[in-house]
Amino acid sequence: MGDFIGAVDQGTTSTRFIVFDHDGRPVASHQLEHEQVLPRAGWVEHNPLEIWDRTRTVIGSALTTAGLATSDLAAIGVTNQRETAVVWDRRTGRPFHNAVVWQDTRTDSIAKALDADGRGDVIRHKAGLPPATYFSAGKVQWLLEHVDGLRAAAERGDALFGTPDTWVVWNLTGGPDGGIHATDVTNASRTMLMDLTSLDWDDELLGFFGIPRQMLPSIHSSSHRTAFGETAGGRGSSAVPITGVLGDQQAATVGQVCFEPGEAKNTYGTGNFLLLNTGEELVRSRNGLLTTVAYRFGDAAPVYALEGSIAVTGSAVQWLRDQLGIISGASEVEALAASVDDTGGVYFVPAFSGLFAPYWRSDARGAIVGLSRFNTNAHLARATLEAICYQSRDVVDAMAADSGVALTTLKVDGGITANRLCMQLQADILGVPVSKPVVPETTALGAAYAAGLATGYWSGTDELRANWAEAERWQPRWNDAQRRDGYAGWRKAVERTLGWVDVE
Ligand SMILES: Nc1ncnc2c1ncn2[C@@H]1O[C@H](COP(=O)(O)OP(=O)(O)O)[C@@H](O)[C@H]1O
Ligand SMILES: O=P(O)(O)OC[C@H](O)CO
Repeated sequence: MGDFIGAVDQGTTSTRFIVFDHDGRPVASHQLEHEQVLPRAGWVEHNPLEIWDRTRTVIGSALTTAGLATSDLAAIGVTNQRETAVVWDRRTGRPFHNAVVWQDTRTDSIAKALDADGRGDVIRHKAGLPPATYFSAGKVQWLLEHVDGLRAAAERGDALFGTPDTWVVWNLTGGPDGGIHATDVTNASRTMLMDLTSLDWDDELLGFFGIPRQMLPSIHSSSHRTAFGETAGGRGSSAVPITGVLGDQQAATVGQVCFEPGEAKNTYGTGNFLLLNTGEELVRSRNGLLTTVAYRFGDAAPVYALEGSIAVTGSAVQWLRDQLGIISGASEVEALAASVDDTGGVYFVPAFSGLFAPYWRSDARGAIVGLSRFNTNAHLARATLEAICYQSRDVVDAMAADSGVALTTLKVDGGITANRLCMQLQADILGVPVSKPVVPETTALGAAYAAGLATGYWSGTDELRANWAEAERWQPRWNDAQRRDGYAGWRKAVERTLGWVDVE
């Protein structure tokens, strides 16, 4: 058996491959960005062939740079941006269209119609999700309706659908030459097509969107010895079993070892995703959160989570960089924001894709409010960091209301946690300490853990828990009045963004 476990993390902005040792420490990694295709306002696409190319490249370069070979890997895990819909031809491997990304809002009217005729409540009950542009099913319906020849190909069984895990696994296992068409319960739970209790595709839900069942991958546990096959190998590389597959936010939950009910983590990337482990109990939210599968290891019972998904956090920082040009790299936002003591009364609500949890308002659009002539770029930069933290506060409050348990510490990870000012603001705005682990790559680590558990590389969750260690902790510094007044201003700002666009 190889000495290491590899993990592909196919994210919204980039694809990484990280190799971990038995202590859960990274020993090799490589990361490459891919293009964000923005054809119209509200549309976000990725080129699936570019994603597959990046995946192959990062695996090869991470191994080569560290002097490792595929034979050094005991197994590979795959984790991914969730919900994003890829549809391709099983005979050629050619995508029928660019991938329609989770942030894309072109399915506004499809989502809205679901609540007009009662289908929305069935989806809420069976899939645990509110009707929204975010999830895959509406995206597949849109593709079936807009891409010439796709419906006929789907009915013939020639068109395959998958979230990026499925696309990557199919290609890794041989593509048109016998590639395995599979997904796991966590990814399937984000499509609006899987019943959370049967853990199978549901015919009534498929019927709501007119999706032929033969397009869909088979659903398996997140950690499985055989279901996802092995890499095709060839050209000097040996075949490696793929034994872990799970959505990136669920993977981070595993990487942060949130294995007990009541344990939660918040990942700060393109968006923010806070997941609370609710154990084997399926908890339905009354406060705008999602019910989702956290993970399922082998034949054990599935573990569920409540999730607060926030669409725009790190991508608001990218917007300051790419669209406004007030910083030239994401890391510069910290110094700019730190050059002022506060936001000078400014609030920025980055509702670029409407608002996700806990509001679920696709008619919201972004706003900067409270401006006076006094304000500068620095205030806007600081308001952007505060917006990341206020949106997380919205979700933490909803979780406390749903679970009756108030958070005592928030475990964090993801790219933005490199920003110490932002993490301090998060502790201030929540009023609880914020804790970051030694290995910040928790998403890839979680996929590696799922893969390694399946093969016996790790013996069980106790062994994984022992690998977790805190690197840094931020204590709240604001007083209660600051926290209360600051949050009241945020809620007022959010109100201003609602109902901004008409959804037909
Ligand atoms: N120092 C920083 N301060 C604030 N935001 C940052 C910083 N560094 C990276 N980011 C943001 O974090 C995001 C990247 O984080 P990452 O965890 O790699 O995201 P993803 O997995 O969604 O691709 C980008 O949106 C970027 O703008
Ligand atoms: O790729 P990330 O880290 O932005 O995560 C995206 C989420 O999976 C979307 O639900």
